Amino acid sequence: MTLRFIASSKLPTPWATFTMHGFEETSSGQEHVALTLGSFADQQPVLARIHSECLTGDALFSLRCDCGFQLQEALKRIAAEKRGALFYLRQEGRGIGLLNKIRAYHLQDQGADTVEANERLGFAADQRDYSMLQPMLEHLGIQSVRLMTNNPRKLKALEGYGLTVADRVPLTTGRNPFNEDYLSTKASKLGHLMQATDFEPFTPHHPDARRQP
Ligand SMILES: Nc1nc2c(ncn2[C@@H]2O[C@H](COP(=O)(O)OP(=O)(O)OP(=O)(O)O)[C@@H](O)[C@H]2O)c(=O)[nH]1
Ligand SMILES: [Zn+2]
Repeated sequence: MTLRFIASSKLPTPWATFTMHGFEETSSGQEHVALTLGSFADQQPVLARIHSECLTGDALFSLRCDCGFQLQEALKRIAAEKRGALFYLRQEGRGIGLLNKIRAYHLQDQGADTVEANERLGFAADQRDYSMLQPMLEHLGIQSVRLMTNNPRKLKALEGYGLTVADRVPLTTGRNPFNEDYLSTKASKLGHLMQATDFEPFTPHHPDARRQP
């Protein structure tokens, strides 16, 4: 995939001031962002997160998934190391888009799991394409990563582009009464490398939290 670097700026967050790099896919105009901290000149493996857009979890505080929790945790860990990179990829809903994700949530409200819902809508369980990462990593001078993920597909994708995944760092945060089934389905049907016992218990401030299955 060809991607154009557009501009960089500072991005202060509660944990650190990152540098934000904006990119545009030349064929589709799709926009992606990377947040970086520190220097990568020494070529040592970079603590990295590949985060797929989830408007509901990342911006609207949804408890249906673990995305918002993972996003915060990844930025906190990068800040603690004073070095790292977060790639915020605009592949909402595992690549089906926001409105189709809402359609999929509607089916899940009626009992389908996250994979069945995608399939009933005529989509694959996971439609994501990670090829924009190759030019983004090259632009930033990153060749080797310690990747914060539970998703083996991300490891395979990076290795397929000739990058080194020096380590996988589990990211098990945000399990709550509303996303238990979703996380179980990710482990059983999508191959995510995690178990319920890996997660810290967490009860959100929600009046129905204790009544959820
Ligand atoms: N189609 C669909 N997409 C979802 C659903 N829940 C979350 N997503 C999207 O899934 C993506 C996040 O994927 P996850 O499978 O949670 O996690 P991951 O990024 O593959 O793996 P980790 O690196 O371990 O977090 C985001 O793009 C979300 O918008 C859902 O029920 N249906
Ligand atoms: Zn999400």
